[in-house]
Amino acid sequence: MHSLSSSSASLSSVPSHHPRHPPSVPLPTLRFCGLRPEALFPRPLSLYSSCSSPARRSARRLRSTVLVSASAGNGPPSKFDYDLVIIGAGVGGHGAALHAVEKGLKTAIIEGDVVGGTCVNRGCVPSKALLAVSGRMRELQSDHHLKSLGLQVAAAGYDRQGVADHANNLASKIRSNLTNSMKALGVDILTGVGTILGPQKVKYGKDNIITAKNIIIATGSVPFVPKGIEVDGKTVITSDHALKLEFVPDWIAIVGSGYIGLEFSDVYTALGSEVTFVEALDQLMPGFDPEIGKLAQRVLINPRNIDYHTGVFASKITPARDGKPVMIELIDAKTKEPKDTLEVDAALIATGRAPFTNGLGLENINVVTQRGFVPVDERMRVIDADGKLVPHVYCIGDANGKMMLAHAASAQGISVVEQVTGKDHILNHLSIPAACFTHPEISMVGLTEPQAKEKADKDGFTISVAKTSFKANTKALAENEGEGLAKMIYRPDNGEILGVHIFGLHAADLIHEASNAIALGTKIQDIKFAVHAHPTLSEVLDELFKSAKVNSPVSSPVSEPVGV
Ligand SMILES: Cc1cc2nc3c(=O)[nH]c(=O)nc-3n(C[C@H](O)[C@H](O)[C@H](O)COP(=O)(O)OP(=O)(O)OC[C@H]3O[C@@H](n4cnc5c(N)ncnc54)[C@H](O)[C@@H]3O)c2cc1C
Ligand SMILES: NC(=O)c1ccc[n+]([C@@H]2O[C@H](COP(=O)([O-])OP(=O)(O)OC[C@H]3O[C@@H](n4cnc5c(N)ncnc54)[C@H](O)[C@@H]3O)[C@@H](O)[C@H]2O)c1
Repeated sequence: MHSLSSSSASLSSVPSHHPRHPPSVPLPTLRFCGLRPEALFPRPLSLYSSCSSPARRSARRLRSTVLVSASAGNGPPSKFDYDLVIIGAGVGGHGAALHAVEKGLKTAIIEGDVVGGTCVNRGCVPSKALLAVSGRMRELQSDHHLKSLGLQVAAAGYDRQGVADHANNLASKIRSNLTNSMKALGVDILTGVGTILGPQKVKYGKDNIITAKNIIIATGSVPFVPKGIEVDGKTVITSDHALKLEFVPDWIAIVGSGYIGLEFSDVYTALGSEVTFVEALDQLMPGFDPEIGKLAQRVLINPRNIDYHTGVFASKITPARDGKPVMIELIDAKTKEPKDTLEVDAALIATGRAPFTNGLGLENINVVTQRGFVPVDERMRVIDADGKLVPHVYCIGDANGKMMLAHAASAQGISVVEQVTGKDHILNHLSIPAACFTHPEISMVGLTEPQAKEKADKDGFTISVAKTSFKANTKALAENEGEGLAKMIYRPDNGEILGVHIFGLHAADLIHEASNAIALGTKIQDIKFAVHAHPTLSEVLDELFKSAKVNSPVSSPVSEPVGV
């Protein structure tokens, strides 16, 4: 058991990181086309739990038809091995595969490493397991919070290996749910690195060649490490290493204060580390709405064991060796003049992610990446070096760089499947929510206030801003969690929601009422009449909609006198 003041495990015991893509082993194809696959596989959970829904059951029925006709939908038998081949079995590929079988497509997914990709194995899933621990540690450590609820708890402590196991076990569980959900629906999981050989032809593993009517590239991303930074996987690490929680340093520098930096600062400080942020831009959390960023800094940074350097680049980082600590050389981000040198126990490099397209064979379809990303249009259709669309090839998820989020990757995959099955579909990225799972959480959808102002100036309309505080919400106060703000940027002339930003308890769950409203084109003058249960946190959004001043009438009857 580690108490917070106890020393961390010895650094020398930390094993080095495994290569991302081990040489492909010609494993047998995992194929499952039996009649009742659900009898053999446990019901998948959570994000990947749709296997036994009515829609999925009908997909399974459809699948048996497809095996006979070997073609999409009701068309003639296909001359291709598959209607759809997806390269990369991360969440993007998984989302596309499930939707494809539901639409009756004969589908294969090729994976060169482990099913689940970044999100399941090295991203969302294990990081949220660590954040679940940090949230509880924070509560147990907060005397003030506990006293105000009338609670008394002895000193909190943790077992580092136990915490690490929780993250690892969760990743394994979700990985197997994800694999089983695809197998149960009859998606062929092909093992090996996938390479596009030419139009509608893909190789996987050593020399297995298959043809496909359509191909989706879903090869994801890897940590981006700037030049001059030496990652040893022990004292200078990326999120891939940090998620294993092989040690908890006394003092860690986090380079980059975006999503990864911020979430790990929540984890490390809850587990007793001191954190120093190094951020190239002039403010911390530069991607967030500035007002939310300021509040987040007041709550998530200032009162914690965190200091920071902004406007500086980490130009050189040397791992700890020969008894010397990790050395970080800082230069002014604008002048490039040397600024400072930090000596710390460890450094986490959280400076963004780079698309992964190695070995994909893009040259065989005349595609040149842009800053590593696969160029696509608004329908995720791949664009070649001459600016033309490559027929039948799409790219979704982190590899196209449109929005590096798990659910965005999956939504893009679903959108592509809609298109290849004959329904035009363009995904509105401004309706896709995002969340940072700190304590409390930050969530957002649509434009920030400066972005909305810029758009309003360009397009000639005005914007207004509505705000509500968690301090006025009964449920938040009952939980003693009144620190929070919801903010909406909107058009007062027609009630269009342009952006919503929330900082506070369960912000990540609360954002969906706003993101769904944007996706469905619901106007404020209509949604403000929707009824929210009392007392719930969702009343924060209810208040937000009600406080907006819209000069436009209700667009349709909101409640029908049915059954009264
Ligand atoms: C620490 C961390 C926390 C995160 N937390 C969140 C979060 O809370 N919420 C959220 O929405 N997003 C989160 N993300 C981002 C999210 O993980 C990614 O946006 C998402 O995983 C992208 O999915 P993808 O399918 O595009 O790619 P990936 O998940 O990266 O999957 C790509 C797959 O393709 C395989 N592959 C690559 N090349 C080939 C090839 N040639 N042949 C065969 N297979 C290949 C890879 O092995 C991999 O399995 C987080 C990321 C990190 C790093
Ligand atoms: N909860 C979530 O949804 C979640 C969690 C983690 C990661 N992600 C995804 O993963 C991606 C990567 O996350 P991230 O936090 O690494 O990237 P990010 O783009 O969110 O933040 C990177 C930060 O590093 C700074 N930076 C870059 N180079 C630097 C240098 N040399 N010195 C100092 N600062 C530098 C940038 O200014 C920026 O603020 C994100 O795009 C995000 O979408 C999402």
